[in-house]
Amino acid sequence: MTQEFDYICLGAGSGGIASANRAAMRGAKVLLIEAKQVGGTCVNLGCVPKKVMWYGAHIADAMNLYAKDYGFDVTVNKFDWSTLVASREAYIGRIHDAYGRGFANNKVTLLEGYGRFVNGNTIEVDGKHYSAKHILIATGGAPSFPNIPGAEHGIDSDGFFGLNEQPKRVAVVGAGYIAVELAGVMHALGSETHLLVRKHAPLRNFDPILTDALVEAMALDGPTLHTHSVPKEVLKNADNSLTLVLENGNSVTVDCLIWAIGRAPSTNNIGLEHTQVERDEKGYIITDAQQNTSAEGIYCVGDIMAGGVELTPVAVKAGRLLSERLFGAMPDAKMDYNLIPTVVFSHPPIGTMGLTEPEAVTQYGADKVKVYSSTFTSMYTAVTAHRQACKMKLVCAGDNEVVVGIHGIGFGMDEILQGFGVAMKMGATKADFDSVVAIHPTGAEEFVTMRG
Ligand SMILES: Cc1cc2nc3c(=O)[nH]c(=O)nc-3n(C[C@H](O)[C@H](O)[C@H](O)COP(=O)(O)OP(=O)(O)OC[C@H]3O[C@@H](n4cnc5c(N)ncnc54)[C@H](O)[C@@H]3O)c2cc1C
Ligand SMILES: NC(=O)c1ccc[n+]([C@@H]2O[C@H](COP(=O)([O-])OP(=O)(O)OC[C@H]3O[C@@H](n4cnc5c(N)ncnc54)[C@H](O)[C@@H]3O)[C@@H](O)[C@H]2O)c1
Repeated sequence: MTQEFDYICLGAGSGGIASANRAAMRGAKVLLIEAKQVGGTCVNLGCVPKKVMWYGAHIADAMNLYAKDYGFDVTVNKFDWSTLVASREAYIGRIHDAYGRGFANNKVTLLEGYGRFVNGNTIEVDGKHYSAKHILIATGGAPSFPNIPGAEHGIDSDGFFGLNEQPKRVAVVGAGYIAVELAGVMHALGSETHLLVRKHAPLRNFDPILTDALVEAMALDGPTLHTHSVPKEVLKNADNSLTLVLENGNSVTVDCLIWAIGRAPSTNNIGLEHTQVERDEKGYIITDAQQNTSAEGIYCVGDIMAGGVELTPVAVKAGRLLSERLFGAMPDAKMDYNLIPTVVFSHPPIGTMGLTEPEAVTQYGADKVKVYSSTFTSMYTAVTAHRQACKMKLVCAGDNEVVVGIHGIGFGMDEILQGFGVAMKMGATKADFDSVVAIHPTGAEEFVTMRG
């Protein structure tokens, strides 16, 4: 017996949930299949628990670094990691409940189990078959482990969210979003934290103003940054501590080692060999501009998409637009992967969108690129002994100075970027930015008052 649906979404993460709900709102009979936890990476092991930990770190910074000069005589008797984890998980539980209510309202059928293709329009879960004319693959990714002796003694970002106790000493290996965010959180919450990167800096592909400012902030405040540090092996010691030995002969001994060296797409074990779906050499699924895979009636969104952008709102938007195209009144709907704003929840936070200065110079030529920048001390910290820099940059191109890149690091950048993103998507020029009256006193006002 095969159960028939109009649309099956494999994976109930950011992309799958968004697409399933939108298709059902447009009248489709939808089956959503999830192997682990509804909400996927973002809700359970990514954005949401990470941001809660970041807010926890924010409170720690407020008390430890800033409260005194604002006149508060704060004595912190203890920080209870397990209370923070319990609050975080209770919040995630409430998000799960809200998803359940949404599925019920929209009449999406949720099936718990691991799905595999048995042919181009049928998925098998626990021996039962489910068919649809349209199937979305949104199975997301999983953290990678390095192939060195002793690597198994470390944990990954999933393991980080499973920690019931705060490690006293922690090493985070990696130079991307996850490494920077987790190291910053652990450091602010009081663990002795080491961040190890293979080259000269973390986030080295970001605009240099951001990379340099982050390195400066780490030199001033921590965590301890180890550059040119390539892991060689991990030794487990008699007291259960771990020694990470590096290729350069150095080593660091910690209680917890976190690998944050990238992620791989979960596309190996889902029966793609029974379909015509093509993948690239790393396992990412190849799609056209409308999320069609090479197999008719099979689509893909989110972290498993070749050439995609691994962010929740990208998966959500692509999933919704796909459903509008398949089941709504938007036959030409497609996701625009250009100019996607993004924030790194570092200390201080980074906001960035568009071209870096080097990218703009390569694309337009140095004589066509004009850069505006600003450095100041955030007002929140300026009245304290612990001053923290804000750095911002606008990268403009062409004679009319279209803003092609916007970059900032500093207090509030995480909330500042979104609105400027609208302006950039509309093709705003430097003159358009300047035409707006500044909001004072804020950090954001710098973006509309920069002089060459
Ligand atoms: C630590 C961390 C922090 C992050 N922080 C942010 C952030 O702040 N902002 C941001 O925008 N993005 C962030 N991301 C990225 C974001 O989480 C992902 O881009 C997003 O979750 C991708 O959505 P997706 O739908 O492609 O996959 P996922 O959300 O990973 O969902 C895939 C789902 O498919 C399920 N699945 C897999 N195989 C099967 C199968 N065979 N059968 C049934 N179900 C299956 C999985 O269990 C999972 O639930 C973060 C990621 C991590 C790891
Ligand atoms: N704030 C956010 O929006 C946010 C937060 C977390 C993750 N994300 C998304 O998730 C994606 C994955 O993040 P990520 O940090 O896992 O990946 P990443 O690709 O951003 O970074 C991985 C880093 O690990 C380094 N690396 C690779 N192999 C290594 C090795 N063997 N030893 C040491 N270092 C090694 C790489 O040089 C790279 O800098 C990001 O690209 C981002 O799109 C977003």
